[in-house]
Amino acid sequence: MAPDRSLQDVYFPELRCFGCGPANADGLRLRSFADGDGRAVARFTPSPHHDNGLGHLNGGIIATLLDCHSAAVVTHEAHERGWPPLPGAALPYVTAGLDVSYLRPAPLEHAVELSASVLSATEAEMTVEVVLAWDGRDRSRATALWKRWRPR
Ligand SMILES: CC(C)(COP(=O)(O)OP(=O)(O)OC[C@H]1O[C@@H](n2cnc3c(N)ncnc32)[C@H](O)[C@@H]1OP(=O)(O)O)[C@@H](O)C(=O)NCCC(=O)NCCSC(=O)Cc1ccccc1
Repeated sequence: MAPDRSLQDVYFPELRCFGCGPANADGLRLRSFADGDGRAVARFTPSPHHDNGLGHLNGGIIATLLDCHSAAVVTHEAHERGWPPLPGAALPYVTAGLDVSYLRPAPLEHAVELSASVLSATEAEMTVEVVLAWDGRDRSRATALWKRWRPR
């Protein structure tokens, strides 16, 4: 995989997801990369309008970043294991749960770093640990539950 191609560009270039869809010009357009060691990593530069009203990054934006970065690692894991999207689906899995802890304020003026890894995986569901950090400290952390998406 070419290093300049994000996991989003590889697996769902036409997706219009607000957080990570390459095709949503008004979205956050998160770009995640496989680090070759089973993790996905990303850097995200906040915009001033992502303010939470206290001069820090809004909690909903943080949750979206954690959700969407975990999507990247889940989609990559699914591809590696031979669990592609089912016929008619753009994605192989969908978020079924997201348990977020806001540990410290996250900055608005600096890029933040995301890291995610799959804790457990069956074809039915996966569990992911995902962290948002800045300046060497975890700012937010989440456990995400992903379930197989079956179009109906
Ligand atoms: C305040 C608390 C929740 C609890 O902390 P405590 O029980 O008091 O524990 P403790 O004192 O141990 O501090 C823990 C760590 O936190 C740091 N710190 C604390 N205060 C400050 C400060 N003022 N400035 C800078 N840092 C501060 C503190 O230095 C320490 O870090 P350290 O170990 O030294 O490196 C803290 O965990 C936190 O800020 N989390 C992030 C919350 C967050 O970003 N939420 C989402 C956005 S809100 C939203 O979007 C929703 C909304 C919008 C509009 C309207 C309404 C809602």
